[in-house]
Amino acid sequence: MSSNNIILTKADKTANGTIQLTGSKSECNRALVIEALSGGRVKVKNLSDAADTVTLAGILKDHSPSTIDHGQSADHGLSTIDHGLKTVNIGPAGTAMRFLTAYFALQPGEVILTGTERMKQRPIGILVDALRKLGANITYAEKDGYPPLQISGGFEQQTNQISIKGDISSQYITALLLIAAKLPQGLELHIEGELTSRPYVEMTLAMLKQAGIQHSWQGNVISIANQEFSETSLPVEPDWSAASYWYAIAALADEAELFLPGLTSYSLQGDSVITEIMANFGITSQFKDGGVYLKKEPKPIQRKIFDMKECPDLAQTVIVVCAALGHEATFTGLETLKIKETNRVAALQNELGKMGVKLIEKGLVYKLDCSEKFIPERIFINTYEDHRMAMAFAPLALVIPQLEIEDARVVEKSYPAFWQDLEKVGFGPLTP
Ligand SMILES: O=C(O)C1=C[C@@H](OP(=O)(O)O)[C@@H](O)[C@H](O)C1
Ligand SMILES: C=C(OP(=O)(O)O)C(=O)O
Repeated sequence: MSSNNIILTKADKTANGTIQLTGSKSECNRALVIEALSGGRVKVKNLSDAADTVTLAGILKDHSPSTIDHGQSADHGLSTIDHGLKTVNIGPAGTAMRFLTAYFALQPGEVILTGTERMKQRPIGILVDALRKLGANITYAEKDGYPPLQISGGFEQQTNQISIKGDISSQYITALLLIAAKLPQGLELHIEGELTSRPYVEMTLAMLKQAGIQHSWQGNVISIANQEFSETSLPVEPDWSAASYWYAIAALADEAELFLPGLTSYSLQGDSVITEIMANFGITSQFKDGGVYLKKEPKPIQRKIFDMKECPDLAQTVIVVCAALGHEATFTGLETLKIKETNRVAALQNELGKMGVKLIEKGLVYKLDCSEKFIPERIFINTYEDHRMAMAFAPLALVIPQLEIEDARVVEKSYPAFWQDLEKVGFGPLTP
């Protein structure tokens, strides 16, 4: 047993309290890139302490045309010089990898952009091809189609017409949209095929609009002309993906009353759909006093099909809740899970297997089979360097007497205070 693991127990099956969540990492990471591109005209408000955001803020501070200081700790320490070339390491942050690829393509100077071993397995060829078509100078430092990338920034724009596949990751599209207004000819982006994670593209466009950048979106074409950012601030909402773990806790508790300040019924984050999903599990969401009150009002679960295509980061949360409740639902829209922090489908299958639950893949449809489900006295959950594996399985402490979770620090990627927040509502002991 490693000292980085955490043992979770919950003496009673209640969850009551107020939890102040950190800012949305998706909103922050967009806001930071917008701020840097705007030359400081746009200012971010309420920066998240998610490690992915802290890393990105540090890198942009070092590589921004203007001086931006968020007072973040300088321990990002992620830029090193190797053979006269600057290497920028973004760790496990997918959005930072994709957004910075476009950002560095635009900025003068040469960098190697890299990340964790897992990041080197997460595809980026679709974005690199699109940027190369625009005129960018990007080469693969190791394997074609994957980080690390060698980027020679600053280019003469060859075209404003780009076609891009929409079904692998919306982050490629966001990366291009973020730099579009700075391109001399602007950008006309043709999205080919289905668009996955659509709310994240909507979030990008909404935030650009707040920063003064207009767009049009007709059919599958998004256009942004060359234009200036306005002088304004971008406030960041608390993170709805983080809120999902509190909904899961409420769903597995016998009694729950939780208040999450700062979350409102109108959100740029698609993951706010967790309120609708969890209504099926008897969790009511009442928006008042500048936040949301969750309350458990038990009722039979009716919904049998969940499509996660627009909210992939909620998939683990919802699947674990269904498994714990023995609710044999069907899931679609899980395709992109295989290229995230880990292969999340395989990780779920392994860990749910420890309580006899199967997640059966049948083409694009996944069926949860709880026919052999059992509740062990004790369970050890592997987390595969994936923050969402740790946080999605943590609520199981309400049904399994001793839950040990591998590598507690993994949550820092998006929600560093997760374990302390659990302690506030009576989970314990939090050390092995
Ligand atoms: O743009 C974003 O902020 C994100 C988009 C989604 O990725 P995909 O578009 O790759 O599904 C999501 O899973 C990720 O956590 C954050
Ligand atoms: C997929 C995620 O992040 P990213 O792609 O930014 O690494 C996530 O936070 O679940």
